[in-house]
Amino acid sequence: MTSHLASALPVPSDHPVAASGKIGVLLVNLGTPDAPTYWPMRRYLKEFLSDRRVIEVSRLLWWPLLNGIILTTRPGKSGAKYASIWDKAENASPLLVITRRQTEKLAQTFAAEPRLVVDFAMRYGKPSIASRIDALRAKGCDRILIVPLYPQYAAATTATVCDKAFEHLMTLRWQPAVRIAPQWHDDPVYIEALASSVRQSLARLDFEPEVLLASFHGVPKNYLIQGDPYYCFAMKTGRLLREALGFSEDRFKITFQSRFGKEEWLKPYTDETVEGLAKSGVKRLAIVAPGFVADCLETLEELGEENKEIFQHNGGEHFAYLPCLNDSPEGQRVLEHVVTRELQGWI
Ligand SMILES: C=CC1=C(C)c2cc3[nH]c(cc4nc(cc5[nH]c(cc1n2)c(C)c5CCC(=O)O)C(CCC(=O)O)=C4C)c(C)c3C=C
Ligand SMILES: [Fe+2]
Ligand SMILES: [Fe+2]
Repeated sequence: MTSHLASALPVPSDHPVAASGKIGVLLVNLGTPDAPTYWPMRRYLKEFLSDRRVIEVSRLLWWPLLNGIILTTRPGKSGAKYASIWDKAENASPLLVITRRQTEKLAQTFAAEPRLVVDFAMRYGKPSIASRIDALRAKGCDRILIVPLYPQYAAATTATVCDKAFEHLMTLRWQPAVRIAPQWHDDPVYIEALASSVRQSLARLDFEPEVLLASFHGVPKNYLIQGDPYYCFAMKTGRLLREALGFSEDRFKITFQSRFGKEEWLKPYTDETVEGLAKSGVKRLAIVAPGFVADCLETLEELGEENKEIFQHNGGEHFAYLPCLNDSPEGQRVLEHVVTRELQGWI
């Protein structure tokens, strides 16, 4: 980038040569600890639970609670849960392993477009958003499409990815042009991918569930009252999936999981619904988690282990957790669809 200036300006001979002309696609998921042990868990939880988009409680109240009891007890308890789902072959959490595979497969899909560079980052932990934006810039990406990996927008997830990306962009002299992919909660390609994945998973079971639960991650109810649209997007995804599968409202229920703290969260709660169904005589239950693009602690452990235990403890007999889209052909089709649509005008 120095040659055309050289004749007009006294450009120093050591002026850096900047690569340009490429387009980055940065998939961003939530993040995960480096190991399921105390200190890595504590570092991860501290970063996560210090985010004001996640915990909106006044800092004066929250700081002593977080640094006192929560960061003393939760790393151990959550670490034990992570240990039960840890991918030993890859020595990483499933969320990281799956996000990496999704990224590699997406890069292969776009291999014929040499200007595109596909990468991933995590909002909390590694690889950080800042480090991957820098890596894309170093490879010559002067345009970057950021794809928060959340089909349903929430301030606690999507907005905090954008905040973090722009926080880093604030430090750059030569910023790339940036686009943020919008959520895809009602996109027909996504709904059909979910429906097809559920149909395949159900066909593999040796029982027919009486009820299918669609469990979404919850947020405090107050976030909805304050104007966060997440609840409405999750409900719409759930309804569209039910309609695509042709299930009646009796057989398909939408619930919210992962309550944290004493405050009321979005209802109905997954665990209470599972318990209620088992107690009311339902013997065969399946759960799917349409809001998660990759299996993780919340799906594999909380749904697949804890809720299975709740169901069977209360009289249920057959339980199945149906996997997320992950890096399946259906899941990759959704990512390819979103990225292709959002790159229009750039490629
Ligand atoms: C305490 C507040 C939390 C809010 C609000 C919240 C919203 C939220 N989270 C996800 C997706 C994921 N969360 C995951 C783990 C996780 N979530 C919280 C807390 C809140 N989440 C905590 C403390 C944890 C860590 C585990 C634990 O200690 O319980 C994960 C899994 C990450 C992994 O490594 O596997 C995901 C994914 C969404 C979509 C969401 C709001 C819509
Ligand atoms: Fe969460
Ligand atoms: Fe959880």
